[in-house]
Amino acid sequence: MDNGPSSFLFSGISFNRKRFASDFSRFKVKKESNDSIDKANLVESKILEPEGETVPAKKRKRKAAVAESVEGFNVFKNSNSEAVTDLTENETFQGKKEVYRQMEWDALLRKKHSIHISGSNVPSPLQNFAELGLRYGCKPYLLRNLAELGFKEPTPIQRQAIPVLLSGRECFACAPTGSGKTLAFVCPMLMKLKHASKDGVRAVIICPTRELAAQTTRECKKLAKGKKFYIKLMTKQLLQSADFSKLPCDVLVSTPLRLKFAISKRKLDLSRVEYLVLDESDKLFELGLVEQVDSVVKACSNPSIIRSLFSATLPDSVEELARTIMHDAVRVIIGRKNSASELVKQKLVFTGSEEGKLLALRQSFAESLNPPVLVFVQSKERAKELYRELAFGDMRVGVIHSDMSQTQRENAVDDFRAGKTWVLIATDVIARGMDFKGVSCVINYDFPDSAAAYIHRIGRSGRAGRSGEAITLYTESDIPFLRNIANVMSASGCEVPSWILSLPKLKRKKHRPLRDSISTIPEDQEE
Ligand SMILES: Nc1ncnc2c1ncn2[C@@H]1O[C@H](COP(=O)(O)OP(=O)(O)OP(=O)(O)O)[C@@H](O)[C@H]1O
Repeated sequence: MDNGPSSFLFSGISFNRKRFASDFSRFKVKKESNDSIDKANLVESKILEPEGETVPAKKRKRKAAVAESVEGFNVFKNSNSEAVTDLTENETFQGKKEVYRQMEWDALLRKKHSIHISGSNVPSPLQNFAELGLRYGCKPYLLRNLAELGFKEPTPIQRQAIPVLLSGRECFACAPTGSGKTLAFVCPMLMKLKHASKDGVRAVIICPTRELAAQTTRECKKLAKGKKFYIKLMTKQLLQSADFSKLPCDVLVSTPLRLKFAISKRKLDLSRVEYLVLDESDKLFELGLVEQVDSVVKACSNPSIIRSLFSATLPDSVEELARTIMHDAVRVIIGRKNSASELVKQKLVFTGSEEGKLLALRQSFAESLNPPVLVFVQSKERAKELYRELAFGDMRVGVIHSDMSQTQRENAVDDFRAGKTWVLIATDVIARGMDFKGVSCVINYDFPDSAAAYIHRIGRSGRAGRSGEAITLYTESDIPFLRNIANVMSASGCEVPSWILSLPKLKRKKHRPLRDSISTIPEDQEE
């Protein structure tokens, strides 16, 4: 009779060895192959994978359990080791049971947090931040910083992506907006770097916009507080004046264009980079950026580099591309792939014409304005026009678009963060990644040009567990494109009129029509 501690799934069941002798003998494997553990893991990943998202069989052939090299982590330890050869039958059986029990726990934890994984030997998700110390030897400074920042529990993406990256695996991850992806890649990066070094650039984070790069640099510094890491943002000034051959830099955060320029014109050497993150990876893989990203990826030539891709939207085409450059990667999806945050209440409002939009906006601000509010338009020209229409009287309005200087852009973001402006009119330049605390409402003045753009824009609200609201104005010309957005809305639990869902499917995904000017000010009165 087995009196060992039983998992709660099997509680109440005792094991009669005599009766099940033949079954038991199957466990008497002298030389247990990694394969058996691999298979068990695959079964688990399969159960938890969303349908139709399986990994091709050839991708599953993996080297020995990578997790073995991780301090304090022994669930997938290679059983060919001497210790195991010397084990008695009972001990081997107990060991097996232990592995399966751990797998059960992992599966339950993943289910609880809607974590879907693909890949072999995926490390157990974190139960809490304390495990970072117990399982991975995380230094006290980092645990202290997490606590000081008020992070009590890891978010779902942090629970799974952190152990994956710590176990030396590459990772592509898709998790909702505002769900803590930044910490999910910065925390393991700081743990891997261990301490500051003057040995060239050791980690690179690529972000699609300067604003996001600046924000990510700040987040890195907050997490590294108390430790003398060299964390640098690739500013224009650094790009022009730094001696890259002598630059001590543990973590370099940059947009792709600046990095490419530094590599080709300023002899920036990235051959020692151990850790590369492509944040908002689907954006980085879009035409216009992908060539620059490609040259950075090539310059990061260290064969043992760990690369990771993060975004709230991960189209299949990007996954395909990612698979061609990544080795033995683990795929982590939180909730449903490419879905909007469920914390945002979403609404569609028909305004008939362009003029109707301005009336609707003015009226809604006059009735109730609950700052901070973000208003998205489709171009810099329209951002300027709307700003001219709204920036008068008591309304504290700001604007941000790519025609503004770097300082003007920084000021616009800072003023909005500080509450000096209540309404920020913006193009998609700040639609991704920007973390403004407590944005109560996002207004899509102009209909977003794709479902992905919609997900990112409305994701500036409803972050870190807070609720938010998103209102999307639409005119006659937007109706053919409503269905794309309506699908996203209904997938995240919002009500959508059935006529919209039955609109014909459109092949063309991008929608950026020519719109009538917003301006109501006669041209001769404009400055
Ligand atoms: N474990 C945690 N507990 C509480 N808050 C957290 C935790 N981790 C991160 N946050 C906070 O959640 C907010 C959103 O995090 P972050 O900006 O990393 O989201 P994201 O997933 O990258 O979003 P996006 O897809 O829009 O870029 C931040 O204010 C961050 O400080």
